[in-house]
Amino acid sequence: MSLDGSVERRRSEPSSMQINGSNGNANENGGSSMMLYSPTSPSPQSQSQSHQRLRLNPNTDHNPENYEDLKLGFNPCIFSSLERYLPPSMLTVTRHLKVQYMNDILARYLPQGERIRVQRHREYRQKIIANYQPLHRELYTMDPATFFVQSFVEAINKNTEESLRSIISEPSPGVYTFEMLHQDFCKMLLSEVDNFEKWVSESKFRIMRPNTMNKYGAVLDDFGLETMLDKLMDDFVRPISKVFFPEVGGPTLDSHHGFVVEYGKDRDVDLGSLMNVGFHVDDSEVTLNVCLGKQFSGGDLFFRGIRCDKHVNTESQPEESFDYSHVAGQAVLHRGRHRHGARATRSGHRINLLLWCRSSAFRELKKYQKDFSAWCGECQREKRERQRKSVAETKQELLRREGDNTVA
Ligand SMILES: O=C(O)CCC(=O)C(=O)O
Ligand SMILES: [Fe+2]
Repeated sequence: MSLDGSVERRRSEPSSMQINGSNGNANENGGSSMMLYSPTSPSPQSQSQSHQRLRLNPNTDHNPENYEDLKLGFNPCIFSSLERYLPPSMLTVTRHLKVQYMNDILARYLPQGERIRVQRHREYRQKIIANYQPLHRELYTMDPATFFVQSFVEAINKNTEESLRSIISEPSPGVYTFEMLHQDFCKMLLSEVDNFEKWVSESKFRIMRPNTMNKYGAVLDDFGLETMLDKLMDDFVRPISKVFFPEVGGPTLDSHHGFVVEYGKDRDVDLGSLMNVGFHVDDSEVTLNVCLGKQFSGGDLFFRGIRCDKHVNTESQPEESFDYSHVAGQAVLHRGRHRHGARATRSGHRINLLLWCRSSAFRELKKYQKDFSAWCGECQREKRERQRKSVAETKQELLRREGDNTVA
């Protein structure tokens, strides 16, 4: 696989992750008790699925509950809307039971294979969370004052384009960098990841790695950090993406895949040493990549232009080449479709936090679009070429007519 822009492969997560990212999160169904349906021994709820009915017309007098605070397999708004269709006996039960009832109905709309994957992943996460003892509990709840450097918190709190621009640089088009994580937070997260890895090796628990390109690294969402990372996306990444990536769903980011990647001796050396696919696009609309440390040399990120699916393998233009050297605590924010890769970490040990942020609204709209010149470098180049040709043709036509008139 060459790293010069001639060949790229789409970087994807194991299939079980994809559901979790796009269809919501698999480990919550509202409240602390989990609904775990085993395909071989259905739960009472799933056995009764066929009896679950909805009203034909909504009960417009009913005031539905708010489900926004729950992590559900479907958008919370769907639950609020669906509640009006519940049979009268279900309107007075607890919110948790309503969620179970509606979840069962909604799950029927997922293809069977997907349903099983969601369920297995839910069980997988539940097993980890039930057995893994976190080292730093304070990491699991978002605390901006201790997680971030002050300049970052201030800019986000002001929440104006001006305040964001004052802390963010754009060293190359579409690549944004800024000081973000506090050194103490980086250290704490590194030791939490170490602790998790230690537990994995001691307990011999087989974990899923973050994606197809890394043998090392861990999915943070899988061992309890999902709620914190959701907040990170909602309150910090989305406000920035709204300003800098409006055309790729920046304002509507609604799910994430959060993980760490590790490189160095006894680890992967570079991205793709496992599958030889170092140059890639992410399965995200917007990617946040923050270096957590430790001491290392090498490991630069290289960028080669933004591309839509159709143009992902086209050549890059010289002005699209950009190299970035990681600095601990510093964030890089880019479109998932910005082709990139990481060079070998030559010495030491590098660990980065990655948050792949996705927008279901953007993905839905994309299905109906053909022209991505709002963000794809090659679509833009083709459009410019079409415009250039059309201007040249018009000029020729005008000249021809002028010539005709002169003769006459
Ligand atoms: O190693 C890095 O900094 C880049 C990682 C990356 O691109 C990814 O995980 O998607
Ligand atoms: Fe990536």
